[in-house]
Amino acid sequence: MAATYLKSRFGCYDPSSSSSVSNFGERDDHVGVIRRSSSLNFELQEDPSFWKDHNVQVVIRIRPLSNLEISTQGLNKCVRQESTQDITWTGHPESRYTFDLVADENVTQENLFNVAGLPMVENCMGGYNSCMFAYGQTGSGKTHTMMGDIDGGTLMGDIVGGTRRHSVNCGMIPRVFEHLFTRIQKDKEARRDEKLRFTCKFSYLQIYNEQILDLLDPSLANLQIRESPKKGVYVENLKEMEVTCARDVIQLLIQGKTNRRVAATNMNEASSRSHNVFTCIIESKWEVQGVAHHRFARLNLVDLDGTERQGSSGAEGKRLNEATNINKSLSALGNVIMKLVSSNGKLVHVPYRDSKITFLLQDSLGGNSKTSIIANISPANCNSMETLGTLKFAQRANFIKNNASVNEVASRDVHTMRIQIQQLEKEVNQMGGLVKGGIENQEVDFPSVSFPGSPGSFKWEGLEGSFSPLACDRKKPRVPVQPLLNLLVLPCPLKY
Ligand SMILES: Nc1ncnc2c1ncn2[C@@H]1O[C@H](COP(=O)(O)OP(=O)(O)OP(=O)(O)O)[C@@H](O)[C@H]1O
Repeated sequence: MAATYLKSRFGCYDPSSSSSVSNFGERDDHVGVIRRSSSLNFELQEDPSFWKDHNVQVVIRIRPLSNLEISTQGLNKCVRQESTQDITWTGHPESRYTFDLVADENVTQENLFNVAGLPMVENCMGGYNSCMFAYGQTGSGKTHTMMGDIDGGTLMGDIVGGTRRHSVNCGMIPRVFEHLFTRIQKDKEARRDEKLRFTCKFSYLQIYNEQILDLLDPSLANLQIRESPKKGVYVENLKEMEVTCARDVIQLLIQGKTNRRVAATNMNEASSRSHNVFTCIIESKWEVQGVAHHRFARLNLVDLDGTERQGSSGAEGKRLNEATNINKSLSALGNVIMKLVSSNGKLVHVPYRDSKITFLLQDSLGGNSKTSIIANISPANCNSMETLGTLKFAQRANFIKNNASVNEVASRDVHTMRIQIQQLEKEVNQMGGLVKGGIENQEVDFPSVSFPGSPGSFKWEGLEGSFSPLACDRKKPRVPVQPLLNLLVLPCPLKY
């Protein structure tokens, strides 16, 4: 059954209304649901046009019931899949949700990669910043989805009998890199005349208790996030390793995983509770008719820590502190999403800096990125409330609007200027709305503005300006609109 990818944003509806009857007639009992869903076998199909019209994709992935859950609770489930886009939470009151895709327990890693991972690689190759993050309750399948099995010996990319073989369980991250390097190789061969060349730099970090640790060099702890006009948001001093094939990445993933264990032991922590962020900066350069082109994309792959109710986890002492920090950062993520979807495209202050993970994912949420959110859920009845929480989170995320644009410059001045002018026009239009509203002398929240040096001076997109020191609160990025408007007439460098 093909996914139609309508962003129909129904959200949840009242099951007591006449329209609550599922597409497939009467509601089955739970055992019937299981038989029905496996017999229908909702296979997801890729729709290449999806990313032309959308910048955010929300996918629900239901993991299978575990043997323990089956032996203690039977085959009852708290969700019922209705189609490749619809899912019903079967608690009280029953509620139905619509997403871009719903992947049931029968959906394989390969099938999921084809609909969510592969298009993301294509977006990166096209010069779009891209992000995939896995969200969900502890044990709902985030790591299985993102990393899967990479230790099995049959690393992806191994050649067996003349063809490449994956471990069937290897997840989105290894598959993304295998496809990325295959695509790079193909492009390089097809465009030899243009002297096309690529550079890929890989980094792997962990956010534990609101501290950033470099998993490729664990001696680098408590790294700081910075923001610059040229690089956008980045982690200062984070090790970036050049990678030329999928095997290079796999080796770094294994190295990072080992460092993670060492770090956990050093911190006297058996827990692996942390957010894990894998980033690859992909740059390409080529020449056409004497014009040198430069394209770049940032690919963020994120395995978030699990949402967990403190009451149910039985956490105490240090572990409670850890759980509190995780809950804080995940609720900061929820707040950012809430603010983004309630702002209706207006310029509002979005609290990205309330946690490390939201600061780092600033571009991926509401910014210059094509983003895929995989919300993992458990179908077990004992996880019913956590599953409902994830469905509600995903429903809100479904309304995020990003502004993804191709990161490309051409070295002839006229080309560079054209791209810059397009960017500036967009910003002038935005600011123009404020001027029309007659508020050019008021202050606006402008997160990309920094306040270096003397009072009243500010930097925006690499350009410096000044205004009355009295109008500036250094702690908050608020500046009067007029000086920013004055700066808009000047060209500014591209951010990536
Ligand atoms: N789609 C799936 N198919 C088969 N097994 C799965 C699937 N999803 C999860 N599992 C299994 O369920 C268990 C928990 O999954 P996983 O460790 O990925 O959860 P998690 O959400 O990353 O948990 P945590 O937040 O604690 O890291 C693992 O044994 C995993 O192999």
